[in-house]
Amino acid sequence: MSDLTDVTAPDAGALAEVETGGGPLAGLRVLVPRSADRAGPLLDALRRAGADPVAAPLVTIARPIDPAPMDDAAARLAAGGYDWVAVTSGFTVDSLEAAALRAGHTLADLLAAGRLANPGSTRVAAVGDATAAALARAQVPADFVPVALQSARGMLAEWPSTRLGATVLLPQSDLAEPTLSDGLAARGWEPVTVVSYTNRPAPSLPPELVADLAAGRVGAVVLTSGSVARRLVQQVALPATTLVCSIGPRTAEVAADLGLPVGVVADRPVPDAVVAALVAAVTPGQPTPPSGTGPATTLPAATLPTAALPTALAPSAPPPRTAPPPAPSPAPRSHPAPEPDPQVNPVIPDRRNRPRRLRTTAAVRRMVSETRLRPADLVLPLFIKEGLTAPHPIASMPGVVQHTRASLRTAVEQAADAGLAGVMLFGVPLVRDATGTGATDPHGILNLAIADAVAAADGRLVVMADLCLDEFTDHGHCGVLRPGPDGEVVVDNDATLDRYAEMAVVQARAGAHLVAPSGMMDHQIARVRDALDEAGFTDVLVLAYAAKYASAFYGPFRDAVESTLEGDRRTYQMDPGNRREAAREVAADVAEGADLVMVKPALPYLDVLADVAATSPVPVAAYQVSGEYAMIEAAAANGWIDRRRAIEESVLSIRRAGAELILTYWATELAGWLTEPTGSTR
Ligand SMILES: NCc1[nH]cc(CCC(=O)O)c1CC(=O)O
Repeated sequence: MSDLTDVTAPDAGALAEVETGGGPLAGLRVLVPRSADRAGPLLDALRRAGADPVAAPLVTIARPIDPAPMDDAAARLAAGGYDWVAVTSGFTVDSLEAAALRAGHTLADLLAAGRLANPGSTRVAAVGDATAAALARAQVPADFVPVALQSARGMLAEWPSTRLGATVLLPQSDLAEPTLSDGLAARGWEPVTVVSYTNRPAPSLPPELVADLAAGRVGAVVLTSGSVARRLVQQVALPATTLVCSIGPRTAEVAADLGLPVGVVADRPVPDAVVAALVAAVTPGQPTPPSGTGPATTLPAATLPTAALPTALAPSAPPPRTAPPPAPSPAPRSHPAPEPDPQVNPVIPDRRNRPRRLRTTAAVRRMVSETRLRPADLVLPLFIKEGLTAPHPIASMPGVVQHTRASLRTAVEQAADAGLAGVMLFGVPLVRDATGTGATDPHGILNLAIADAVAAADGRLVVMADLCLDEFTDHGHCGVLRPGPDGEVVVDNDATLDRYAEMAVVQARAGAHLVAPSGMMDHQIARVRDALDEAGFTDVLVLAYAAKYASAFYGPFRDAVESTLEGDRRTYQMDPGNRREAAREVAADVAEGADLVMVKPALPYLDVLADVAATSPVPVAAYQVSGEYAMIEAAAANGWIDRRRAIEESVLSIRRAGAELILTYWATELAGWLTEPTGSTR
């Protein structure tokens, strides 16, 4: 699959520049398994290095026997029917272009039509730089190209974040291995494979070439795919002295399985990397380059065919290569050279490529940091308890208190001074009943606190109110109850919606800028939106707790609100194992008019958060909940972790996963660190 198909563009002009004679590969005869018209750039690169390449095709590439599947794929592409198209070779670019032309378009127009029909769809992935270049020649920019390893495996390793159920068109060779398609499917994508070209054994190699290969008169052989390796071993038994160069690790594995030991693997499937690999392998005395600095992987010394060099020379090759000097005795090693692990990417990257350069100083790190946090990304949750005369500490949340009305105003002012986006208010009433009457009492504690907070904020931040009944009901559930068929207790979805609708209007009348339904009732967003609109509060925002899981991490919060809940909330909050379901909840809430959606808890659900962030059309919030807070505080109090660094890293990670807004009990303190002149958080 990682195939020099990637270098097929014939580039006739370059031939003129070619020197022969000198160069690091002087005199080395190299079999290039391609017809001369398909191998142009590799032949040129080899000649420039002094080699004497011999082009002979081992497989021929042909159109698919049945063009209909490609035509169907093209039609669906034009309709925006694929989220991605993954292009794994230059041949596939040709095949896509041909299918587009059969439909009367260029490939670029076809893809543009797809994106227009379905915004966000029809993104293009290329397996490597050369395929991306082939796409670019067709006026198609690649949206994604793997960096580390340019092969099916590398593509999979770096494939953009998972989106459940999203489709990927995979036009590929009839012999393509299922690596990419299986790997994408395992990650929740829907790959659609279509044969874009076929690989057929080429006619036998000319007898003279077979004789030269068998006698070791061809010093090196380039393998561009597993099928090339297979066809080669069918026709000739290479002597152990012939240097076999693979364009990628997967082809090397196939060759090894065929009994063809590969001496060197190019770090990229492009001509320059093949030449660099050959140079590294034939340069006398050059030991296996230390990890991270070599241009290519040279395999263990025993298989390095440096001894083969004299026979590698064509007898007439000018100028004759002198025998290599004896290799310097290797430095004593304390450990034997490690065996290459076939499971591990054996590529040693180019020595010019040093990622650590971007980490050398704090100033450089700051310059290139990908994730930045601002106070305006943070929301502070606050608890207000009815009848308190002094703030009351919450044992399981050290540093967090239940506020009095006065201390709440101060906390809101501090939050505004710190530049926070907002505060989220939770009320703790003195009296609770079956339907949570306190929630809809204009003089209930939460509604009084909303008015206080709005006054204290003075327009400098968004005052948000938790819209849920659990703090107000005597049973502690988020809704009202009815008996079920077997006498069990059921949280009544639709009766609860009536309560939420009323509560939303009361909160809006108290001045809330935003209400946040957190009860996970079906249709709660639609109902709340309609109630607000009917009461004239069309500008009050709705933040939907869209993907809220039935989590053990809410434990300390239940202390904070003195929850009376017995049992659990598993009939309305989500099952922690469910990821796909989050997409459904988010889609429903967005359709019902949510202005923002939330994932909760945060750190244990970063995968869900990343999914939602990748697809949500509205801003995404995440709630770093009480248990997440308590864990870090407890570990820090024991001296087990660095409190500030753990706080910064945890919130930064939530931001990195895609949250635009983060609810965290550390919001004010963290905002202070963020605005320190030399703050350690980037
Ligand atoms: N009103 C429900 C609500 N809103 C926020 C939290 C938890 C927040 C936290 O744990 O920090 C809860 C508790 C629950 O669903 O059981």
